[in-house]
Amino acid sequence: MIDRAVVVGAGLIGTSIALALREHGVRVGLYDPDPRNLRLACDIGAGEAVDPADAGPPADVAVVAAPPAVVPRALLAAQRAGLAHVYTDAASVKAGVVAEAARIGCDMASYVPGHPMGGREKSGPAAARSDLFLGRSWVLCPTAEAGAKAVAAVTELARMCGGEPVTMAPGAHDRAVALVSHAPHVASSAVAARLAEGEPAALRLSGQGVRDVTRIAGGDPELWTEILKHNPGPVADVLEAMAADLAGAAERLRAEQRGAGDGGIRDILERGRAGRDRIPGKHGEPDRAAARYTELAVVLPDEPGALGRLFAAVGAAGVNIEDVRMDHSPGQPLGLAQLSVLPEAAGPLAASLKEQGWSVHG
Ligand SMILES: NC(=O)C1=CN([C@@H]2O[C@H](COP(=O)(O)OP(=O)(O)OC[C@H]3O[C@@H](n4cnc5c(N)ncnc54)[C@H](O)[C@@H]3O)[C@@H](O)[C@H]2O)C=CC1
Ligand SMILES: O=C(O)C(=O)Cc1ccc(O)cc1
Repeated sequence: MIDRAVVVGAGLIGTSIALALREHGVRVGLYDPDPRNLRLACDIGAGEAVDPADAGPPADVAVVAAPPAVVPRALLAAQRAGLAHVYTDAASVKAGVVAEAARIGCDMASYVPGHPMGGREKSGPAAARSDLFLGRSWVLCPTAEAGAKAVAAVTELARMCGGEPVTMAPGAHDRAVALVSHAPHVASSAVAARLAEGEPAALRLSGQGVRDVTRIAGGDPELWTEILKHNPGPVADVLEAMAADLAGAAERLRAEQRGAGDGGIRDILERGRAGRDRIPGKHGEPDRAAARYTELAVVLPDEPGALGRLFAAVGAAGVNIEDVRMDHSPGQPLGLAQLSVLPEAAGPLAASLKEQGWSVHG
């Protein structure tokens, strides 16, 4: 049973873990060397600030949710301060972090390396959410020295956050995330980097497709430089294969341009669709985080105060907005506000908004 936890690093991931644990009544202590992040995380209810030098009796588990390069030292400091009986981390790369932790003398019996596969392109506690890990894999990479009780506690922590624990060796983890996370991040950046040179007239045509493909390129370049530096070989392997596909596609299009094409460009499109179909969850299983709520799409005129009027109309209907997302093309006269509400509130809210003159869908 986890009653008390300490989170070291109150950024996006640490604060999200803390918020998820708080929902289970866990008492959470927070530490971050950045006082603004620490204060914000405390203010949004993620836990109470602790001083590692004077933290009292050990908590059940401590999570080091700091950037990969500082994880081994932060872990060692946390262990020396006796913050907890069991330790884990959240770094996106595992082999180098685990090797460095062992090299500098961390206690590997109480440390179970971890990586929650939920995240977003924003940093810091302001972007944290308690449902960030709901339905996501949560990789555990216990070393041979890890104690059974430590593995059980970290497994429980992952489950309490809504994650699905998966055990892997560090090297296998790093190769897997190169394919599904790290190389896709670089590819997204490469697409987005083209946009940096695009004409404003072209960028105005941006729709949801280019937003989907470039969303993760919005991630923090400092954090991602560290992640990629810790996983260079496996990421380069995937990028080289991607580069070969892109070069092949460009060659085929040049042939079309010369009038000598054979429609071979279809090959990458077919293989791309087949690859995408292999992503679990693309066959109709609902996204568990999204499935908590029902979404209503409301047409919104692109004019000052429109969103404020919509929120006031939802307030007048007595409904709480759980989440909101804007689907909108710049320069277009209308956008769509996607309101997430509790399923039982969706019907009455749709009726009330329609009565108040809003165009509601879904
Ligand atoms: N961003 C994402 O979507 C995901 C990130 N991760 C991993 O989680 C970890 C944290 O990433 P984010 O929360 O996104 O970054 P973030 O930038 O939002 O938060 C990192 C926090 O660590 C703090 N920090 C820096 N040095 C520290 C130290 N020596 N001791 C304690 N805290 C320190 C920073 O002040 C900051 O508050 C990273 O290792 C990252 O690889 C894992 C899954 C998803
Ligand atoms: O933004 C998203 O959708 C992500 O999946 C983010 C992410 C970033 C880094 C990780 O190590 C794991 C997940």
